Amino acid sequence: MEEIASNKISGGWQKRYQHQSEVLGCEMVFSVYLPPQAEQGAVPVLYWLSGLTCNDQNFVTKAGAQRYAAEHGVAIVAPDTSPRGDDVADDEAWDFAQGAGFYLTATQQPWAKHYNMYDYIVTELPALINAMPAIDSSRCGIFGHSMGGHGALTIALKNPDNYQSVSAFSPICAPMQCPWGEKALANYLGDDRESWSDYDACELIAKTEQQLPLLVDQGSADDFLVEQLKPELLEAACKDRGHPLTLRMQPGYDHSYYFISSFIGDHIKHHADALKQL
Ligand SMILES: N[C@@H](CCC(=O)N[C@@H](CS)C(=O)NCC(=O)O)C(=O)O
Repeated sequence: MEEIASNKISGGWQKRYQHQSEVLGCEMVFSVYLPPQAEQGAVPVLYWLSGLTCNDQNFVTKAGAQRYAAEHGVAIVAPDTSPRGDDVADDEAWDFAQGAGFYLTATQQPWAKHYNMYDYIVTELPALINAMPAIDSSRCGIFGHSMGGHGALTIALKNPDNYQSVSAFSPICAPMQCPWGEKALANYLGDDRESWSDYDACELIAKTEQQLPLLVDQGSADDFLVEQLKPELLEAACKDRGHPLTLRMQPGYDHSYYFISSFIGDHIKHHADALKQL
């Protein structure tokens, strides 16, 4: 793993690394913010999963998260959203393939060779991060936006022992019931819809035993709200199971990082408060 950038911000360091990923079979780049407290001892770590078309830089440059991470003394890891490179299968569409890995393990060709973002986020990347002396691997949260909100919710629901806090901005709440999700799941996993349910937050809520409280923010003026995101389905699934959910509809906000930067401080506090108690 090679450090390719390091910039001081809010008293800490915004770093960027490049490495050869075993599970993705390609070279990957990710970013890590280390708050000033990391110089004194190990700090909790949050994983941020971005949405369609993003790499690690959208969050790092637009969310304004560093000042809140510095305030609360948490590190934030921002990975890319798919495997990358000329050898990796791709598609012309902006909502599928490179930039749109959907945080799953593809089973269908040609995608199965490289598209294994689930294992990258849950296993390979944490192994690299936890080897850093600045990181307290026992205190870990996960959050994300849109496709990354779907990733954060599904990964946390499936791995409650690995993540002690979770939140999402404008998540794709029910990928089995929206065009972005149906396209990705059919291509990556094939026609058997039963296999899709392992990557659908609403389906997972119905099965999970441990009830990690969910914080979700959603802009009311988000162009993708009605057709793609469907927070009402997550609300219904949580209500059915008595799963704790704080769903905040934020009037006038759209799908962009202007929205995320407006509430990122609340999310980082939500995670820091949960992780401090451990
Ligand atoms: N036209 C947009 C549509 C996709 C979109 O809104 N992507 C969201 C995630 S689903 C995003 O974070 N885009 C990158 C950015 O705003 O920096 C784009 O190409 O970025």
